[in-house]
Amino acid sequence: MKVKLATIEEAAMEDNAGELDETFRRNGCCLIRLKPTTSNVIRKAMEASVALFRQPAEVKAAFVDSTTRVGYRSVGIEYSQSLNRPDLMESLSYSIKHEGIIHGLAQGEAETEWRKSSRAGFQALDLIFIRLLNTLHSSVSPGRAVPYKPFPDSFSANGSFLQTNHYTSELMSRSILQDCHEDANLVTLLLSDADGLELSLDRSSFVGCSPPADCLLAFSGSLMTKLSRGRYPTVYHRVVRLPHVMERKSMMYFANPSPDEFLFPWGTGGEENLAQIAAESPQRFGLPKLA
Ligand SMILES: O=C(O)CCC(=O)C(=O)O
Ligand SMILES: [Fe+2]
Repeated sequence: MKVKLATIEEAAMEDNAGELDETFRRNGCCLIRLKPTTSNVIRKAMEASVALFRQPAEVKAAFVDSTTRVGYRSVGIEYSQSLNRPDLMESLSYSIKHEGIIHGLAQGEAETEWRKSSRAGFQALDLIFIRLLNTLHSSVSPGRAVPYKPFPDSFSANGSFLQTNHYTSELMSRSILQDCHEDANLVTLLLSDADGLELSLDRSSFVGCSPPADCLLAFSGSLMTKLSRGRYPTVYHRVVRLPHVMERKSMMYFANPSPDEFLFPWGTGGEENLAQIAAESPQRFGLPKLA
């Protein structure tokens, strides 16, 4: 089964604040249709990652920083629930915060192109994220000053990551390639070139959701649920193998606040009783429905 999500135009996010708020309250996510110029910048970043994935294993092995996890990562245990169930994909991660390390890792043409294109993609996605965040914030606190600024002053820039995942037929040895999980960050902006992503919007079943070629999927991570005091539910998701998909690429912008800045919950009303909210609407926190 596939899910039909609201599509908001990148060019008109602010004009559609009400619809954006409503779809995020209901599903914690929406599709954003990109302007062709933005789409080109982002696709270029993805292509540069693909060029690097196609490099020989020894080139990729030299492009690893195991402390920060920027650069290349082979099959791993990012979200899997046990050491015996690694996520079945390779990935490349870029962050502005770790640019110095990435420069240190760069070896040849493919790495240099990847670094350049990733920076441009990172900035384009950061701008969309900040506009999305400010627009959602305007629904919670109408009339309040716009709190978040885009890169380079962005509060998000230090902690955010741009990651490309690559699933190939040799690696896809299980039917579930990435186990069901929540993203711990504020918002994830995701695009992909093949089916496989599934969302669990009701926390009991999964629906396929692949953003169309000119769109990205924007969804709440668990930090967003906290920031919005439970208004926007966390989106649980997984990646599955499908018989017609031999290779799949996806790119995610994991938007994080800067680790050294305070993040204040939106709106007013004093302290929330989180235990009570969780008991009344557990799915908002990704908890199973209570009997
Ligand atoms: O590859 C995808 O489409 C999703 C990957 C994902 O959920 C993640 O890396 O957090
Ligand atoms: Fe994820």
